[in-house]
Amino acid sequence: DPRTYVADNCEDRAGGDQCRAWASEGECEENAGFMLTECAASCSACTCSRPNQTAAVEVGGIGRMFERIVQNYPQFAPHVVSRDPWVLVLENFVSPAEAEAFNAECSDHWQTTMNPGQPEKCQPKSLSCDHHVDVLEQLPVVQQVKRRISGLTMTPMPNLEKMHVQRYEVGMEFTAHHDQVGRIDTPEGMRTATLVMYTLEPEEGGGTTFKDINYTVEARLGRAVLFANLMDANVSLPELLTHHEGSVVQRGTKVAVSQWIRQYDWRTPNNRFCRASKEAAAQGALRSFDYLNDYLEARRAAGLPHIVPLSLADDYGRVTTKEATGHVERGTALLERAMLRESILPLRRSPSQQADDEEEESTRAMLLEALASFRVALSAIEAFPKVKPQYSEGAALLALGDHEAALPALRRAQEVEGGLAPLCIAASLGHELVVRFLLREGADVEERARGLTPLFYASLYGRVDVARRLVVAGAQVDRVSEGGGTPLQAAKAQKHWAVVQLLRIAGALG
Ligand SMILES: O=C(O)CCC(=O)C(=O)O
Ligand SMILES: [Fe+2]
Repeated sequence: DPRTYVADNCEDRAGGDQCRAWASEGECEENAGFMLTECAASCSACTCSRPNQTAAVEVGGIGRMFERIVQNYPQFAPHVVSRDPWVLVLENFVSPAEAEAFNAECSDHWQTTMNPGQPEKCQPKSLSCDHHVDVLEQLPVVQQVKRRISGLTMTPMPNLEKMHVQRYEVGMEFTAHHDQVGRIDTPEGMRTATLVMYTLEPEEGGGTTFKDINYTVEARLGRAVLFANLMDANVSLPELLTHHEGSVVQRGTKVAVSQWIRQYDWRTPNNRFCRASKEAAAQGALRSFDYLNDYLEARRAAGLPHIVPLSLADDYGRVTTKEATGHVERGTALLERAMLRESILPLRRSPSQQADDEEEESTRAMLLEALASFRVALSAIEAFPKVKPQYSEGAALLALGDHEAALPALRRAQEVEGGLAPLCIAASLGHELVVRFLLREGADVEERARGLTPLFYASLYGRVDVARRLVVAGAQVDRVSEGGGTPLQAAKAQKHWAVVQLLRIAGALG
């Protein structure tokens, strides 16, 4: 039952008897901060229920909500940027006095934040007022703006999350992401829409860019942009075409206030430190990528034009690779190029112009394959925490199957001190085709990377086809790697039995 969510390992950390006693004395309410984490079970904080059973929007409700705003709010001069997906700009949504109230209230409370998935060393960041958010929420002026949003979207007040205020100085940005962090199986459900208001206008740059619809909302004082986070045709899926980014501020300072809106009451479970919701959000971490298949299916089922959410690749690249340096952009660019090469990009066509089903099907299959390979490449890159950007480029090319381009890229990488031999990278990643290609190009079958042979890598990662290829090419099965033992030992340790068998047949001892 999605209305009740039970947390795993939820217990009375402070001890059952003690917790029950405190709970019976009303401490769960009196001393919630301590009790709801230390005596979660006795305070019934392990089971979170949905206090309000009515979803803010049903199927078709997203479109109806936006159309109603366009009709009923001429005072905000609504400008429809896009209907698929829904993106709507509203002028003078916050008054200059309200805007100033946000800025002034946060003025002593700015804290550095990092972009999603980006480590300290990566510069791009903004300043947020998050740790001051509870005080902010209580301000009459903030309540007033929230009520306006509640009325505008016809969403109950408790469904509105706490407001998120962010300041961007020159050079700062909010990199590509999707706002859908919710899950359908939590009490608060998914995020239906986001409203971003600009309370301080930069002199240049800093707009909110929606790449998939090729549109930037300039950050004008008082202006707001409202966009859908759920698919109108299937409100249990995110609207993947609203990936967006807060573009780099070129001159001046920008302050943006985000209001994320939920399907159900967010405030109650959140005030109760609803552990289950947090848990689901933490492990759930369903990324936009995880919905791609279902999203494309749902578009097809709803008779919508076949459009691929390309900026999802930026998002995915950033949140998964721990070292968000140039290689992510490079990987994304490569992915896009590969898609272009396969004619996957020019998809924004009217239904009548659309290719026939068969062609569309194969286009889609190719895209998914390209994206899947990209994903494989990224996880492979992640598997080498110390891998340098140069290798990532090569790895991405390998994964994309661009063997011709991969070779020079990998050779370049190898020139860098401590470079990994291309054959070792390909062997680790299990790219049998690339291994064949490299061997044909004269790669040394024993060339080591970090003291380990290509066959050792293939064995370690259980790449049986690659291992077979290397053995056929003359790799010595019993070569001892520096500090790593033999390929057979590696395969055994990792329980890659098919590789173990292959190596034994090839004469490996042990
Ligand atoms: O600052 C912006 O333009 C966008 C902010 C945003 O995307 C967010 O807060 O989720
Ligand atoms: Fe956002």
